[in-house]
Amino acid sequence: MLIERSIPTGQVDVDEIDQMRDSDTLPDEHIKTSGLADLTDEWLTIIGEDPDREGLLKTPKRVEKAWQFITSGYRMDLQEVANDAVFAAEGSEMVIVKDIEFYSMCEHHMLPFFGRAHIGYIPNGKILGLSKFARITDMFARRLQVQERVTTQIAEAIQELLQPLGTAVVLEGVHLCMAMRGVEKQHSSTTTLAMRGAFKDDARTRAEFMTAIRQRSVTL
Ligand SMILES: Nc1nc2c(ncn2[C@@H]2O[C@H](COP(=O)(O)OP(=O)(O)OP(=O)(O)O)[C@@H](O)[C@H]2O)c(=O)[nH]1
Ligand SMILES: [Zn+2]
Repeated sequence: MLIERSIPTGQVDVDEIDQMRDSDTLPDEHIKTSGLADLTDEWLTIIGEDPDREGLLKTPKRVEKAWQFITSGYRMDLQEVANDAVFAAEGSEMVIVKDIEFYSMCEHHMLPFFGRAHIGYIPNGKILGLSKFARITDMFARRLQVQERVTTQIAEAIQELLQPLGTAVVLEGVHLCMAMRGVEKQHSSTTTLAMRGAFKDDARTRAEFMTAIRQRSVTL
């Protein structure tokens, strides 16, 4: 199979993304290049490196592969990601999926920010397959982003898929552009929230969610 390397046009399905995760194992003939490798070659020269030295010979290709994956969210579609895993269900008790790790790239410096996402919703006749909360998080994180936008995009996506009584999304992130450069604050973290429906209107519902996400997770 040919993995398209152009960034970020076209659409990609979930299985293709899973394959991209392992794309370092794909032989180069399966890679249709996007020009990012050539740009990386130039970049290496600009920063004072020698792109022809042994350790850097394969770097442009590696960078291209890495960025294909890091920005794969642009080419994903919400309905495809959900893959019809929306099920009819009785009841309207809160569901929370927490500690979903995410990795994204800040749009200002193109440096990583990463952390954990916590998602809650109150069903209104429909529930969503649990893994899809992680897939939706990845879909919006794997782009150039600000943390606030990832947070609201996840909330809007869940609202759109399920029309629940409410959706709550909290992201806790560490930004390398604040840690390894700039203000150089290695211990600060950023929390962003998006509250919809009952989580926005009812302080007790919101408090229940906020308390639950602070409790220790079950670990295997
Ligand atoms: N709101 C928000 N800001 C972000 C995010 N990621 C990075 N930033 C900020 O984007 C801002 C860009 O500020 P500028 O002054 O244009 O850029 P800069 O001179 O590199 O800023 P410093 O990081 O302060 O050195 C910085 O304050 C970053 O901390 C994010 O996800 N959300
Ligand atoms: Zn930044």
